[in-house]
Amino acid sequence: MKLAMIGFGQAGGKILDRFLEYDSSRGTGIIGHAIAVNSAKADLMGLDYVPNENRVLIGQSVVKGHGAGTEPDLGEKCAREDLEEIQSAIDKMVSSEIDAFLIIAGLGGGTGSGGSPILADHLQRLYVEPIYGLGILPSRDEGGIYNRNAARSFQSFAESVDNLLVFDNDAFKTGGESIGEGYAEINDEIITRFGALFSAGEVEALGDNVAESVVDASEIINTLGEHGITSIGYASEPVDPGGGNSGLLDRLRGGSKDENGFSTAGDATNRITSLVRKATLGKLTLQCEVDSTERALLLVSGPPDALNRKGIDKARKWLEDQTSCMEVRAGDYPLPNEKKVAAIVVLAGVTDVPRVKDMQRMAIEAEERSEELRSQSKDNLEDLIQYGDDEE
Ligand SMILES: Nc1nc2c(ncn2[C@@H]2O[C@H](COP(=O)(O)OP(=O)(O)OP(=O)(O)O)[C@@H](O)[C@H]2O)c(=O)[nH]1
Repeated sequence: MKLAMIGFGQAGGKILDRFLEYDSSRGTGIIGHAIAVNSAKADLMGLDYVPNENRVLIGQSVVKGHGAGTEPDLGEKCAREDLEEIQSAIDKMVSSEIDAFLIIAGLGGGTGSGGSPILADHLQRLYVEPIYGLGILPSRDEGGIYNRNAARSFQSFAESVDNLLVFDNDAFKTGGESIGEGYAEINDEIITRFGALFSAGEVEALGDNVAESVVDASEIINTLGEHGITSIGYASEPVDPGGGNSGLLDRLRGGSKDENGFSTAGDATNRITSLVRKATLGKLTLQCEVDSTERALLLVSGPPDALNRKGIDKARKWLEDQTSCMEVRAGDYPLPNEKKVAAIVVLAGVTDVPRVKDMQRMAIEAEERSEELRSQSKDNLEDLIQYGDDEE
């Protein structure tokens, strides 16, 4: 699937940069056009892969290149003021090559959080291609203001895009290291999941290795639909076509190798079904009740001998049961030199998402608390500056 990607704000820009690195190192061809938009000049300068001419500084007259300071209203203002600048950068793309737009943003800050829904609305008016969002939720311990920003942006972003794909930093946070290192690891997780999904739809990269049942861009677009929230599950397992993988686990699975050391069909089927279970029941990009899914897509990638239709059919039936939805698409994506088999499960249109309710509760508490503090500090300030009336 070929995307016009727009990284909005600091997190959006960094993740876009990582997508570009992934795309060029693997030759997947998923990025048709890439633009970074920010109100902070330093963040734009820190990017490595986004071409200089596609870095758009917005809101200079509002925030003078210093960023929106975690204030989404300012992010929104910057975006409105410079929509034409952003559009000029988008105009450089060959729009006939693009299947969809993807706007990437951290929802807890100011620029991406406030600006992304404005840009999505604008693109909806101009283009027939679907406009998707990739929204990054802050972790719980970032505190009230980030969760309040995210709760507001989550609503307006979800309303303005065709589908909001969500990644929750909270579910993937790593302990111990510096924030920068932690984000680098989290960003790898993001790229692994979403990169694998979008590359699957980019069938030209397959060359002669035609998949048994191809998942193309239109399958992804139909799964994502025209409104809703999406969570993604992922699981992978290393395979060694050279024959070094015939350990205990393989034997227990009842699998075996042929004379060339390749997995036999039974082995491949079991591996696929167990990976799909792990992907669905393990850590999702947004933890949700799987049976609240409206549409699902299942994709299995790996070396051709490790993929088979029986495994995918079995896994698809299992996923239909779990999600209780009839619209479950499935396909494979052969990668001849790949050393792992991976299952990606797309749960689109999910509605039972406790993490979102939790974020909204934190947001309401933060708003009430800041209202209380505002009125308290107003009274306290009056007490402090009042002069000469004390004895009256
Ligand atoms: N996954 C991930 N999340 C990040 C990263 N950097 C920041 N975030 C998240 O994004 C939120 C803040 O968004 P930023 O993108 O830094 O903010 P911004 O849009 O640039 O807005 P301002 O800085 O207020 O102008 C934080 O609360 C984090 O949750 C990153 O590299 N990866």
